Amino acid sequence: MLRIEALGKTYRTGDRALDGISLTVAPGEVVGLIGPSGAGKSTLIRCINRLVEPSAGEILLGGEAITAVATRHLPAVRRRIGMIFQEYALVERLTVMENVLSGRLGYVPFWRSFLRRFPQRDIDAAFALLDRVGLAAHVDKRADALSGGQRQRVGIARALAQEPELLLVDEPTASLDPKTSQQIMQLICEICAERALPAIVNIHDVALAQRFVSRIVGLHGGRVVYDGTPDGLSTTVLERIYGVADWSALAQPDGERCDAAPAALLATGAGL
Ligand SMILES: Nc1ncnc2c1ncn2[C@@H]1O[C@H](COP(=O)(O)OP(=O)(O)OP(=O)(O)O)[C@@H](O)[C@H]1O
Repeated sequence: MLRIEALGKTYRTGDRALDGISLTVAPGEVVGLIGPSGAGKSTLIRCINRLVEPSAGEILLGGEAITAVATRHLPAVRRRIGMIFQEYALVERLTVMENVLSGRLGYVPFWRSFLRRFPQRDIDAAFALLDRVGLAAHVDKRADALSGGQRQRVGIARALAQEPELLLVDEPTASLDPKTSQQIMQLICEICAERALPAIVNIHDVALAQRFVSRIVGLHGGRVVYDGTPDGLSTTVLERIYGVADWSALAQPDGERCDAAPAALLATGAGL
């Protein structure tokens, strides 16, 4: 369980990126985080893993205030948080299996990782994870020989190898084609349900988020302006999140206003 209470972040430049964010994400729940550029989505994700220090508020993971953890204990906190990235962040010259095992690096003594000697239990678990994400036949391939979708599957397996209590997912499909994007979103949602993992997915594609996640949080100007089901994303709500002009442009790339509710169109999968 993740609980965020009155989280605020003002950068040294004076930019107020987050302003009183309160959210609870239950086990197995996948939250799609949407909002225009500059709304504070990345800052929120970065505050949760303490890559950015919040200016106010509290973040609790499994009941522990991770905002209060001393810097020297941050590696232990980050081990509890699995990250999945837009550009996968794999080590290209290593195999699929080695990339997944790198998710265990925080757990094995340095000499073991240096010699690449992981306990058999970790290797067995990595095989099981690769099987789950559909890569059982590719364990010995180098990462640079994989397609984008396969790379993201490795990224998912590596995050799970950490045995995290929370998944933070940053634009997981931004580099993928529409069909692969759907498969990856489906996989993330299924895995979170199976493992009762809470997750926050920072996602630009509103239609994709609507289609796969059960809850959407919309940010605007560092505040939560929508927190509800995908069905509740009416045109009015989307205009509140993105601003009237920006949402019209997003819904109608040629800039013309559409009278039909764009969200309803998008919910049908049109445009995917
Ligand atoms: N390191 C930083 N220093 C100063 N201001 C920052 C920094 N990072 C972000 N900001 C500001 O904080 C606000 C929120 O930015 P953030 O990157 O969190 O938004 P975002 O919703 O993730 O945007 P995008 O979708 O474009 O990535 C913006 O006004 C941005 O300019």
